[in-house]
Amino acid sequence: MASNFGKTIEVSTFGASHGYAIGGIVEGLPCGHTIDIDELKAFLKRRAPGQNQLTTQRKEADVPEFLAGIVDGMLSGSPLAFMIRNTSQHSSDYNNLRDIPRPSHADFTARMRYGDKVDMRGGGHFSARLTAPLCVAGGIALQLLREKGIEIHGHLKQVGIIQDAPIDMVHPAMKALANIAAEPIAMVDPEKRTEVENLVMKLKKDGDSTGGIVEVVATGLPIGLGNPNFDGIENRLARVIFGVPAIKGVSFGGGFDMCAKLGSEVNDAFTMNDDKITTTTNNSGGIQGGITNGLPLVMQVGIKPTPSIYKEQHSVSLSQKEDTLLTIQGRHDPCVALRAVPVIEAVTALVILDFLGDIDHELR
Ligand SMILES: Cc1cc2nc3c(=O)[nH]c(=O)nc-3n(C[C@H](O)[C@H](O)[C@H](O)COP(=O)(O)O)c2cc1C
Ligand SMILES: C=C(O[C@@H]1CC(C(=O)O)=C[C@@H](OP(=O)(O)O)[C@H]1O)C(=O)O
Repeated sequence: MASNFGKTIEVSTFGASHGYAIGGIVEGLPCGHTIDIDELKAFLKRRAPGQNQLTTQRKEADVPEFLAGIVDGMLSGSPLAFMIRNTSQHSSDYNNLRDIPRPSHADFTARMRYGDKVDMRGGGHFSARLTAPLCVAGGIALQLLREKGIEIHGHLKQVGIIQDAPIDMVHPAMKALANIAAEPIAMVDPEKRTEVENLVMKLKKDGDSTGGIVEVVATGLPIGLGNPNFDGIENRLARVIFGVPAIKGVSFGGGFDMCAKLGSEVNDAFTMNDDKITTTTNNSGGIQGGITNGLPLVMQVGIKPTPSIYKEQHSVSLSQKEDTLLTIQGRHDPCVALRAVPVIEAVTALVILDFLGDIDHELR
């Protein structure tokens, strides 16, 4: 189960949801940068399970223990290694799933791929628990990028059919996005936050789940970052984003909405702004030909409804080879999109930092 990505910033994650610990190794980080550990902890708290009634009730502190690569809060240049202990596993909740796979989780495919001995308690290595190490690495990347004038913020564009206020893709209100980061429902429109809260509480009561769309914006990117064809900004972002569980789609700028429109409606016209070349619209999401054009990078990530729902579902017994009904236990998110916002920010930061390493010798 290889779990790594990155060329100049190489990230790997390890562990399982109900194992002793999860963690990660990050190679290629620059030497001598001080990391604000309190800020990193606050970032991790945005993703951590059990923070409020709207998420899984499994409570984990998610405080990383740094084993190497950081001395007195400063990156030492050697590989960064860290772990997060698991403290609240209820593994017996998963006993019946050894024989009866949950619809739309990885129970069935993991067994077909790795056999009966695979550890799928809590989703094992496939679990979203593995997004905690991604947030440790990405939280550090976000701080390093900010030193270079690059800001990355996300929001919940949609939960179920409830949509947040649209963002301006040319001049995004980054402060407004930063201000909602600590909200349990990261929407700019407070009325929509209330609607989502009511929806999620109802789903929780009904034992059901829903999906959503996370939208992330990155500003301050230099023009000319990326590559054509198979190694562009979209390519590397998509590869890593699809490593986050429950992601079913990635789009950029005008995305799929653009596909039914005319070129004359959606082409981003060039214009001079003082001595800078810019565009009047940003349907390209800041990327053309796999390369940044200096406009904000805007990306939407489609997230499916949580597969583990408490309603009775149809499945099969793997041992008996017959249809059966399944009722699950465990502590699950009624809508995983709520906790996915910092994860997508983290992954975006890691991929951008990786690209900066192509042109920035300090990062090599
Ligand atoms: C932040 C986050 C939290 C998640 N929480 C749960 C959960 O509580 N229960 C669950 O069944 N799936 C949860 N998932 C999704 C599953 O891990 C995922 O659907 C499963 O591993 C199968 O992978 P796939 O959906 O990418 O095919 C979560 C995903 C994310 C990103
Ligand atoms: C523990 C986390 O989320 C877990 C992600 C998850 C899944 O299937 O992805 C299933 C649940 O696991 P368990 O039933 O073992 O509690 C969530 O709680 C976390 O995000 O840290």
